[in-house]
Amino acid sequence: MKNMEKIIINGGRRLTGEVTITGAKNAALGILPATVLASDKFLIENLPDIQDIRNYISIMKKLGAKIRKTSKGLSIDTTAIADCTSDEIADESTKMRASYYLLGALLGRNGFVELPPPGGCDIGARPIDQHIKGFEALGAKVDVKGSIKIESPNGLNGTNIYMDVVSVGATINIMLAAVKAKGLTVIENAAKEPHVVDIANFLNLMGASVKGAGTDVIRIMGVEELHGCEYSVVPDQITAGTYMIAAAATKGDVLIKNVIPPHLDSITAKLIEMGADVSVDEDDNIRVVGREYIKPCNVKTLPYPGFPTDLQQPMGLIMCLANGVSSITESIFENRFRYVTELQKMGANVRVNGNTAVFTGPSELYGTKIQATDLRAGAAMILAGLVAKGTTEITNLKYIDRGYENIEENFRNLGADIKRVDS
Ligand SMILES: CC(=O)N[C@H]1[C@@H](OP(=O)(O)OP(=O)(O)OC[C@H]2O[C@@H](n3ccc(=O)[nH]c3=O)[C@H](O)[C@@H]2O)O[C@H](CO)[C@@H](O)[C@@H]1O
Ligand SMILES: C=C(OP(=O)(O)O)C(=O)O
Repeated sequence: MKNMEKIIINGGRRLTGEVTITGAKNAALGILPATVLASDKFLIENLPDIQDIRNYISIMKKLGAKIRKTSKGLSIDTTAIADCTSDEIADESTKMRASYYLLGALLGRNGFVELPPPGGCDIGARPIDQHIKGFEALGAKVDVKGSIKIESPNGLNGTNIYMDVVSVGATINIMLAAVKAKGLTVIENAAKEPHVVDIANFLNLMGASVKGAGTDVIRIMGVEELHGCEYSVVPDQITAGTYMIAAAATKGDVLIKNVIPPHLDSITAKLIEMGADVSVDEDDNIRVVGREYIKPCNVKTLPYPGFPTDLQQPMGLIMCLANGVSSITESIFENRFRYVTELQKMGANVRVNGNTAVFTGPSELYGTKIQATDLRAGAAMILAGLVAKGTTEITNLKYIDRGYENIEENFRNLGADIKRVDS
């Protein structure tokens, strides 16, 4: 993507038709580093074609992995993984959060790792103290001075780790480090997101013994060797939820394919509360039919199975259109309301007070120049452009491109007037 690209939307069209969801970004970003735990060959299917994955592939190549696209998926050979300096991969690592999974994975493989601090969207302080606490509990020595350096020359030893906060990243990172540790590791107060389960399933297919993923206690019995496998990444519930909200917000009728409906229960419940029809067909596709009259509702973001923080921004957009007062309480990240300023430029009546945003609707939104302030804010801006009167111009597309494959094409296929131009 070039820096000066922008998305232009002429709003006001009902979305109708079908969209097929790709593999989950946040699962794929754990699966790629997990492959370094073996010296073997893998075939990973259903990877999303997004910037974060392209970045990860670039890091893995610098580490020595042989990677090639095939008609079935991505073929990865980790036989020749070597060390590389933190500087060599700094550019890619600092552009995304999930580079931190190489801490657990390379520690598990080599007993040593040094990486730059992770990047990712600027949505809060995002400390990694729980990751470090986990590595130290397993017996590693951690040194954070600029880069993050972790050593365990005598291997890692399984233990009990109680997480002080429910953290997706720390849960996955500790799983990655613990699969080859000696003995049993128990993670208590673990995150239960579908991508945690997907990565555990992947590790088990590699020969690991991970039990309880999807509950808040995960038990990992260390094994000596792991091996390659073929795997298909779970569908992305955040992308699916984004299209569900888009269908309801444009009062459209959209069939969303390649989803796991129970992963979408929290968003389905809220859209039904707002008056949309949401149904699941015999092939497990979800159909969302939006209604003219949108009812207000209240949402609090929570760890899974609660309402995901990654969908609160698209949810904020539909709340602008609801007839009455709606609210969102963001309980995971302290800086996830920056998109509100952009919605206000379009005419939205929104007030933010601490970690709660109050939307008084219905607001008529008007197209104007807005920017993506982070990844999910970017998705909300596209949805805002789809419902606004007139023309919306969105800049800062690098965020959107981190996580959504073919987003303009998908919306165009659903009837939207949307294009990307190089200004
Ligand atoms: C690459 C990836 O998968 N990113 C997702 C991951 O981010 P990420 O892994 O950063 O999110 P976490 O689940 O770790 O964060 C949850 C909360 O715990 C706090 N915390 C986390 C770790 C730690 O060591 N100490 C600590 O205090 C965070 O500041 C936050 O308040 O989960 C988030 C919550 O579902 C999602 O929004 C992100 O899309
Ligand atoms: C916040 C997100 O990503 P990251 O953790 O990679 O910044 C996200 O996917 O919404």
